Amino acid sequence: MKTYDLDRFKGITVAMYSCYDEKGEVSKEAAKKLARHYANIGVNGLYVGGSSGEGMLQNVEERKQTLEAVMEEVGQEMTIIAHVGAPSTRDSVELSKHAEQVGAHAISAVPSIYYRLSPQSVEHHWQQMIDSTSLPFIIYHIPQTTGFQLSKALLTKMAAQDKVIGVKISAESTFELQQFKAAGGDDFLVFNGPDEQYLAGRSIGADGGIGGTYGVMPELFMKIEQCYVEGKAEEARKWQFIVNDLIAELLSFPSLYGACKEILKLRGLNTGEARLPFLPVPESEMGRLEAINEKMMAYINQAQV
Ligand SMILES: CC(=O)N[C@H](C=O)[C@@H](O)[C@H](O)[C@H](O)CO
Ligand SMILES: CC(=O)C(=O)O
Repeated sequence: MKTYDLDRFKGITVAMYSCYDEKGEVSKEAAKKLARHYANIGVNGLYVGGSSGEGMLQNVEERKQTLEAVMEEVGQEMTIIAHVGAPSTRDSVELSKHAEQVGAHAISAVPSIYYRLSPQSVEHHWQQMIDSTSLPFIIYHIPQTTGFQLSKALLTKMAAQDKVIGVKISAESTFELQQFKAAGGDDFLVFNGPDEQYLAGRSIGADGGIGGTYGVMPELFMKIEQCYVEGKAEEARKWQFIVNDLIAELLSFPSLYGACKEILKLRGLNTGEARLPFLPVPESEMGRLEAINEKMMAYINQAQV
């Protein structure tokens, strides 16, 4: 059995978006405001500095500032997972130690990106982070962006360590998710990655989810979760279908994060523009985005979680 409290990681974890000022610099103020917004809604946790958080587009200092802002604002109320993965092991370890210093509840990392790496290199990369703190570690498996195919053998080996408490799986195969859950065992957490498959992932063994579109509609994922837990299959499916139509629309913009951040702006939460190369919403598409936001807000009001 793991010696860490696993229950605190279950449920809905919002992959937080980047927060910048009008000059494109990291804004602690905007990050605090956004984190507070999620705490007020009753979201369980935040995943900071991951894909949606543009961690890979920020330098080490910017990533530290963002995490500090989140910890200062909601560190006592929410479960905070710090994504510390960076291309170099050196930066990743520095970010891991920082995450522990500021009180994050877990660290998490993708494999190193850009270079094609052997499984031994990826294992060593992760192990350096794991050994640098006393925090639990969550593997972030997202092969479509990193190019690294995590094998069941490496997953099983990693999961045998007390500190390795789970894996976030963004690959679209629910079969793989189930196989990883089985390999990790009952006290190993599996987080659903593809938001479009939250219900499917949950049904086949995921303990919760970490998602990039949760940030604009956490209430709807909380609703699916609630229906799932209460055994209301039909209703859960209804809400997943609603969510999926909304996601399909969000994915039709030049960048998903640009669209999501613009939606937050429409609601009075200004987190700045997504950082390039992520494109903002073109002026000509603003009307369409506003219509999506209105539709989303109507569903959020209807969901009433
Ligand atoms: C590939 C990718 O970035 N996946 C994210 C994390 O797992 C998801 O949360 C997606 O952003 C979401 O499912 C929309 O496609
Ligand atoms: C989805 C997720 O985990 C991320 O955006 O980092």
